[in-house]
Amino acid sequence: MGPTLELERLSLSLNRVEILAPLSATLAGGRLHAIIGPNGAGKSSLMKCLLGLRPHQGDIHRRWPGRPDRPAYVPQQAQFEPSLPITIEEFMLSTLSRRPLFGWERHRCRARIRQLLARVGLEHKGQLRLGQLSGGERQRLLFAQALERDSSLWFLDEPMTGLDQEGQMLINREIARLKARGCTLLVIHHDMEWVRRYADEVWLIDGGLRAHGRPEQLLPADGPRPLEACA
Ligand SMILES: Nc1ncnc2c1ncn2[C@@H]1O[C@H](COP(=O)(O)OP(=O)(O)OP(=O)(O)O)[C@@H](O)[C@H]1O
Repeated sequence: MGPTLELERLSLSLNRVEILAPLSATLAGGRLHAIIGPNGAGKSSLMKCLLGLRPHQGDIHRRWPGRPDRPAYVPQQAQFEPSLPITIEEFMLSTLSRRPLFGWERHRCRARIRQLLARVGLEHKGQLRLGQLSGGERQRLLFAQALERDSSLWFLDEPMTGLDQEGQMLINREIARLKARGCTLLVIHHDMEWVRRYADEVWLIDGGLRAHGRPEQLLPADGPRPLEACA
């Protein structure tokens, strides 16, 4: 089961500009929380605060039911230096181990990497260089890299960006598996149909937490758009 995160008056200012007004909320263990809101609303910034990548104010209390593990994070955009002369397999190997691997250890890791790549439909791309991947393939690779962590806490920033139908289906299948395993998930998404279908809880962010609740409360199929509803 994934951890519970309690945010207590969490806020963020960058260059004296308030990006997020103080917000208090709970990211419940084992549930999928969707973050919605307009462009520039502060959704990615909030996620980065929770990951410790932004210098926020306020507190985050983490309660792990078991041993804490490192969160898995799929950022919004894959940024790879196109001229990097490493293959997809070598890239994945470097995420699996910080030291060079030899012999049976290398063989075992390669087998694991092939499995991970197959789960995102990249099984035939292992020998390509990073810079040769398309946008959607880069997105799939980021997901495979996150899967390697086997974490119980997941942060996904628009994970479907640039994915074709098959890619979306594969990633949705993985997200459903993570949910079934009891992971805690925070997913930024702009597709309200997806949010209605997969989210347990929705947070509407726009310079702070504007509303939160179950998808059927916040996003009724024929109701007003979420921002209008809480205006
Ligand atoms: N260093 C900075 N100084 C001032 N403002 C910044 C800085 N970095 C980001 N911002 C602003 O913070 C706001 C929130 O950005 P963020 O990336 O969190 O938005 P978002 O809700 O994820 O948007 P999108 O849906 O477009 O991805 C934006 O208006 C952005 O311009």
